[in-house]
Amino acid sequence: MTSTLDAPSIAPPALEVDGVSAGYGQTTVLREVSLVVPAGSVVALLGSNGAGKTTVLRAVSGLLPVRSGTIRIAGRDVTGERAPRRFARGLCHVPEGRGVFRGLTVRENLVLQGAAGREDDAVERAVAAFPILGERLSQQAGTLSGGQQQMLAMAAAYVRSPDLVLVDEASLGLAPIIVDEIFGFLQQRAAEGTALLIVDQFARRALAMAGHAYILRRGRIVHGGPAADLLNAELFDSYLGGQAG
Ligand SMILES: Nc1ncnc2c1ncn2[C@@H]1O[C@H](COP(=O)(O)OP(=O)(O)OP(=O)(O)O)[C@@H](O)[C@H]1O
Repeated sequence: MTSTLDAPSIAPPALEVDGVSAGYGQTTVLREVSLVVPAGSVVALLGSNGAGKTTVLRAVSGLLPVRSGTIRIAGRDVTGERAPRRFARGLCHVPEGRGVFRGLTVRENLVLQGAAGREDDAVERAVAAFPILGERLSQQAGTLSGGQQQMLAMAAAYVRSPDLVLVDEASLGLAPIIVDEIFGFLQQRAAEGTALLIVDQFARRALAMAGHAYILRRGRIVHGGPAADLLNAELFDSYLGGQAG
């Protein structure tokens, strides 16, 4: 006989955004946005400039309070929780513009994210992923090249082995070869089971990695479906016409 303890557990989605509205001051930017990131999966959130993609990520991580709707992380309602509490639950947000502490060294940036007593692990893991960082450990993060700063931001994000990572425009302003390296890193982490919600200007590249994709237009989700469907030329042009990559 099988007891409930023996039954296989079905993991709740890594993230559920349910009917969320949010904005800045008098302006409403997001209107009834709903999306799901299943545990261990990669989801792309795409749309034109100003559609509200960054605002969705800020609402999810608790940097912007929502006006209505619900946000659940791993099945738990976190809508009323502040950002540090959500980060403690396994969420990580790599913001547009790198998000490194520019005045600290590379080593200090990594150690800051690591668990107490395991600082060397953080540095070792980062250097294994991006060997160039090993040559720059004593350098101030603000003096790294844009690509190296993005590598540091990515490596620092993964130090605590998060369950869900929000990645905002990781490839912005970077040379294609660096973008390949950053996306290769994300792909490996995804293969290990970290859920990802990716916002990126290179729509095709994000779609190639994602299982599912949502299109945001003027603060509303206007399409959600398998990423592979959106790679189909007709759908791509109708929703993302004019977007790079
Ligand atoms: N701090 C802010 N105060 C007021 N309005 C803001 C603020 N941040 C963003 N907005 C406005 O909210 C809307 C959505 O911006 P958001 O940055 O979320 O879009 P996006 O889809 O990420 O665009 P992009 O691809 O250009 O970064 C825009 O009209 C923007 O001007």
